[in-house]
Amino acid sequence: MNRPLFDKVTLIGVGLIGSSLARAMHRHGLAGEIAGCARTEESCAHLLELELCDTAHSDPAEAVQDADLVILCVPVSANAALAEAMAPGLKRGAIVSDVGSVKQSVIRDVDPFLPEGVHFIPGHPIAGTEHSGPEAGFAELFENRYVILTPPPGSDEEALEKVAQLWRTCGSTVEIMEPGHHDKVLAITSHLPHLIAYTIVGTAANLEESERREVVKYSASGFRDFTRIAASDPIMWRDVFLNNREAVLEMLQRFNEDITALQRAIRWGEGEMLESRFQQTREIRRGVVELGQAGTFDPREPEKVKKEE
Ligand SMILES: NC(=O)c1ccc[n+]([C@@H]2O[C@H](COP(=O)([O-])OP(=O)(O)OC[C@H]3O[C@@H](n4cnc5c(N)ncnc54)[C@H](O)[C@@H]3O)[C@@H](O)[C@H]2O)c1
Ligand SMILES: O=C(O)C(=O)C[C@]1(C(=O)O)C=C[C@@H](O)C=C1
Repeated sequence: MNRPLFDKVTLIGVGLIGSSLARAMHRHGLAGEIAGCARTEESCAHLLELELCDTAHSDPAEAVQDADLVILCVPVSANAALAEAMAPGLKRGAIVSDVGSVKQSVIRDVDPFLPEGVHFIPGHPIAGTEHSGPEAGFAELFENRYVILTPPPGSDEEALEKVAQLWRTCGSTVEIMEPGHHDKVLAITSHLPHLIAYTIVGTAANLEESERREVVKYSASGFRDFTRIAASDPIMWRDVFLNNREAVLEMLQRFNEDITALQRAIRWGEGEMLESRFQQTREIRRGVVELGQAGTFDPREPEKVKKEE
């Protein structure tokens, strides 16, 4: 049997993404040993019960002892305090990475605490669900998905390649991106859609009682897709918006201008304008589905991509 890519990997935070990584690393034999870090003794015991980790620790510095790779898998506002707490336990040559949905803030928050000789390779798997916690993860989550790595200039090539190799073995396609660019792209493709979903479901919830009952009753249509997204973890998403403020506000400004244009077209009965906009977006959807293999395939709904093609 081949030697694992890493002798010891520590996951700081073992929720949806951390537990999916633990399951994928087990499946592909990527780590000789997996340590988990959770906030309470009770959560540590739960991780061991679920057989996600070999050891579980509530002290971050203890959790990272002897680790070759440490991956922060917590809501992004928690990164700074955890980086500070784990720093004394990191060994020279260790690689620190993360899975956070925002990349500039993690560099701002984590890098200053890392000791000399520790390599930092931030990352973001573009894969997730509306569920959270260690039970919600599954080994196939990263298959046929992109993972964006945002290594700082001058990063250690070997460390970068090892992190990329980890994700490729989990079934992902790895892309390298500048962190500011990542945050802008994700602001429009992920963060704004979540904000819109939270808003529309909230607006529906504020309707008169009788209308609200009908929203629930007839939500087998488009609205249902919004409710899935709007069920996403409140803490994770609070942190995304607080940490990618500028890019989200910029995209929101553009969105507001575009929705105002559509509002005008509806008011003035400008059918051609509406039709041409909807035609354009339909073509974009078809392009997304064609690009499919790394992005729209959902292992839980294997038929979906085929049906849409
Ligand atoms: N959910 C998604 O769709 C998705 C996709 C890609 C990336 N991400 C990113 O992954 C990260 C984790 O998200 P998730 O979906 O796994 O969330 P999650 O809520 O399922 O898991 C986060 C885990 O971190 C733990 N945690 C929080 N603070 C901690 C602390 N101080 N010490 C130790 N553990 C702590 C929580 O108890 C929880 O178990 C976030 O940064 C998020 O932006 C999420
Ligand atoms: O499919 C979902 O539930 C997701 O929202 C996943 C999703 C996304 O927006 O695509 C959410 C946040 C991430 O940082 C990456 C992926």
